[in-house]
Amino acid sequence: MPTPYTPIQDYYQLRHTIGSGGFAKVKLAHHILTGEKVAVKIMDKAALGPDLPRVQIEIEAMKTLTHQHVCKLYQVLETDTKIFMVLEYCPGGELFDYIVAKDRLPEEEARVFFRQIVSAVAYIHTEGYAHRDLKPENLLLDEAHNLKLIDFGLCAKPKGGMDHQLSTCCGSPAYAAPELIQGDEYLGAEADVWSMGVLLYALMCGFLPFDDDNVGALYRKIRKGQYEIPDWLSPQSVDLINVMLQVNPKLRINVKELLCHPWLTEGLAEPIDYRTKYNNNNIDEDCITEMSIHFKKSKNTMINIIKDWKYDDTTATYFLLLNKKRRGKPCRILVPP
Ligand SMILES: O=C(Nc1ccc2c(c1)CNCC2)c1ccc(F)cc1
Repeated sequence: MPTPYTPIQDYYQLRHTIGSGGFAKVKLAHHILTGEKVAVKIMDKAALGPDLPRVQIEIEAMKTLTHQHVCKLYQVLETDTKIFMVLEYCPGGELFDYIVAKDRLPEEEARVFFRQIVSAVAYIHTEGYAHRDLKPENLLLDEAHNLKLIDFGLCAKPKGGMDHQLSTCCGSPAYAAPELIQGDEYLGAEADVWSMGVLLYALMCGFLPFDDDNVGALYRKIRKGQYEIPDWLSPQSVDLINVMLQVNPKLRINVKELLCHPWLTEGLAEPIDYRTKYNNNNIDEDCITEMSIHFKKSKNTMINIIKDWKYDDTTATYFLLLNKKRRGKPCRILVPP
């Protein structure tokens, strides 16, 4: 049975499957106009069932979030049966597999990664989002060995802002904060800090601080907040893990303090810079020129079309041309106008 026609093939050459999760399949693809590699996350609406709203939440979040350590969304396509999310290509795979392959990471390497993780989380918090499912499976390595945060399907953008209490219990138990599994109301930002503490522990130890095959026993360990401290951990890293894995969220370090913790700023002159390097308000000149020629529009018209941010092929072409330029490749569309 030939693969049924989908509009995705107008813009991308789909290649092999590079990942398949719960209700999504991820395929490598080439963007026809720019030749750039992308990851296309394909979801079947029927299979999604009650989880369909999670995809809409993820799409809206990823449209808002543009940061060097957050996986970029380029385009969204929908047919009556499927949803396609065109995402930044991350060939290094999951941080989870990287840690497993190396058993555990030396402190210096863990610090480089953790700085990227904290800057991504601090950024999404300033944008009013809590991730709520931070774990090494949701951090991918790009071709330059930098981390990209994915999977905003469980994220929350509390109506009343980041100080507004959340209540839905979600995320992976081993990384979930005590107040979250307790069923108490909790603050997304505080729960994300706990998860990052578990993440940092996993990076440097190669195993989890709280683990048990029995979920009830696991919950008891998390609520107790006691964990082993292997002898290879430095005193500074033990202190940082300790202030992040505080059972009482009010005693836990917050993200602002985290950005200037001595273990993280070791060797740096100032706190971690979490601001985005991108500015979607000033559109790149070279990209406008190339696109106005190809699409046969005036530069001004092209700028206004791009600034609609429709997450159609124009948005994808703009971001992918920008990527090419950033990687020192010519900012060119490969197809004749
Ligand atoms: O690019 C992705 N994954 C990817 C790409 C290439 C390769 C892998 C994963 C792992 N095996 C080596 C090659 C990717 C990107 C975004 C996403 F949400 C999910 C997956």
